[in-house]
Parts: sequence; C-alpha cells; structure tokens
Amino acid sequence: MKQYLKLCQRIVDEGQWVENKRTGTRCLTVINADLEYDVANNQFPMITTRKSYYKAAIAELLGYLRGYDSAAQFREIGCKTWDANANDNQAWLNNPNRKGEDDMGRVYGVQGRGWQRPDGSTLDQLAKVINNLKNGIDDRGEIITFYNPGEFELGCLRPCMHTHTFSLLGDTLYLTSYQRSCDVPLGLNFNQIQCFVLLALVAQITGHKPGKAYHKIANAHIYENQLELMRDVQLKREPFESPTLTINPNIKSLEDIETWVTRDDFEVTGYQCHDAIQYPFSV
Ligand SMILES: Nc1nc(=O)c2c([nH]1)NC[C@@H]1CN(c3ccc(C(=O)N[C@@H](CCC(=O)O)C(=O)O)cc3)CN21
Ligand SMILES: O=c1ccn([C@H]2C[C@H](O)[C@@H](COP(=O)(O)O)O2)c(=O)[nH]1
Repeated sequence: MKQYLKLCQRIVDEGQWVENKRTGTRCLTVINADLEYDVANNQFPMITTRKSYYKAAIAELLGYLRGYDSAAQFREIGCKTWDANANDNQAWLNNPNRKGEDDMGRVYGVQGRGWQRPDGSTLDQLAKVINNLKNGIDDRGEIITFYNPGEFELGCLRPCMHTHTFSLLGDTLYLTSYQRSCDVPLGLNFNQIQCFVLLALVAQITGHKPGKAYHKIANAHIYENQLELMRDVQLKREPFESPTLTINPNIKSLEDIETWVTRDDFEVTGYQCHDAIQYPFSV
C-alpha cells in the first residue's frame, strides 16, 4: 500500500502534463514505476485509502484467462469495466470490425488463448505456460502476451497490462508483469490485485509455492479530472494494514478456471478501508 501512495505522491510532485488525444483529457504523467507484491506472505495489495472493489478486479482477470471478447460476458461474471470501452468509445463505434453491442474485438484473452498463426491455426499461450510449469519446466520463455500490434485495429483498446512472464526457481514461482499505460487512481487498483491473483492462482494449479510478483509500468498517470480527489482526499488518508486473500483450494486446473470458478471463490480477510471515492473515468 505504501508503494502505491508513494507513486501517487510522485506523480503529484514530479509529474508532467501530457495531452491525450484518445480521451481528450490531459494527464499528469511519470515514466517508469516498479511495484512488488509479496504473494509468498499473502500481503494482498488492496488499496485501503478508499474502498476497493476487488471482486470486480478478479472477475476481470477470470474473463481474460477465459479469452472473453464481449463486455456482456464480463458483466455476467460480475465486472462492468468493459462496458464503456465496448459501447461508448467513438473510434471503436466507427470501426467496421466491431461486431455489434458489447463486442470488444481481439483484445487481451483473445490473444492469450487464440493467437492467430499465419496458417490460420491458433496458439493457446496460457495452456502452453501452464502445462510447462505443471511439469516443472521453465524454458525462460514462459510468456503470455496480449500485445499484437498487427491486430490493434481489430480491438476496442490496446492492452495496458500486456505481458506476463512466469519464472520457476526451485519450487517457487515468480511473475513479472509489464504495463504500458496506467490510470493510477482507477486502473492500478485493479491491476495490483490482478498481478497478485494471477501468480497465486497459477502457482496453485501448477503445484508450486508463490514467490513475488513484479509489476513494471512504463507510463503512469493521473487524469486531470481525478487530480483534486487524489491530492486533496485520498493522499491525505493514513493507510491500514494489508488484508489477506484465500483462494478456494478446490481450484486445481485451467479447466476449473474455464468452467466453474467465480469471483466468490476468492475471499479477503482483515480488510479495513476509508470511505469510497468515485473517480471519473475517461473513455
Ligand atoms: N481510462 C481508463 N482507465 C482504466 O483504468 C481502464 C480503461 N480506461 N479502459 C479499460 C480498463 C477498464 N478498467 C476499469 C474500468 C472502470 C473501473 C471502475 O470504475 N472502478 C471503480 C468501481 C468498480 C466497481 O464498482 O466494480 C472503482 O472505484 O474502482 C476500474 C477499472 C481499467 N481500464
Ligand atoms: O488494465 C488496465 C487497462 C487500462 N488502463 C488505463 C490506462 C489508460 O489510462 C487507459 C488506456 O488508454 P490508452 O490511450 O490506450 O493508453 O486505460 C489501466 O490503467 N489498466
């Protein structure tokens, strides 16, 4: 939690204003942030200086792992975060590749589970990584990437947290996640949780101990219409201790994740937080 507040304060103190053409809203911006989550000791990185909707963040991750491509599928599992980008983003609405209401196109999990090869077949990146890790193999390329520049025009948004690298050292599993663009008040609250849960979950289904998750961010920003709430409200609050996360131990395979797991298979204990803050969202 301290590292999150430190990054927010750094943006407030040292950030530079950058115009953003896509949203039309300027962002106070810094380059390069490194965050770390201690999954081994179950220090669940939930924001405590405002209410965090962690179940929606986990549902979003489950949707990515299942290869969802529609905001309706995300809504069904308890996550509304893709409604705006699928249905209110003018550039996407004008894009002839959009297949209708709620379509997100070839983003995130579509690339992760069905990367298109030139011969028309598809590659399931996630299944490859999980199979290898289950068999104790780390080929130094246990990488899942959602970033496919050749298909950007087929999706509503380029992936933000775009690449996840798993590393096995003895019987401990590590994760390094890369993010190109980060909405620190809104998105990072979700992304921290997702890095943690991705490592904890993959460790559980591949039979390893989780170590640390390393989260590397290139462009970290606060939108102009979020700045006052961050600077004058959230940053004035004292954080509480991190809660812990319990994952249903019956989750044992990728197939379980694909078929029956829900956001209610994840429970947080000892979460104490300040009042909710509603940050504006830029589409
Ligand atoms: N400008 C922007 N920021 C983002 O963080 C973001 C995007 N766009 N587009 C794609 C996804 C969608 N994400 C989102 C979208 C909405 C919330 C959000 O509204 N969160 C609220 C309430 C969540 C709830 O009620 O479930 C929050 O207070 O955290 C969070 C992440 C993250 N990404
Ligand atoms: O997981 C996510 C997804 C998105 N974001 C934020 C980062 C940016 O503010 C926008 C995306 O805009 P681009 O113009 O495509 O960079 O969404 C996030 O923080 N986390």
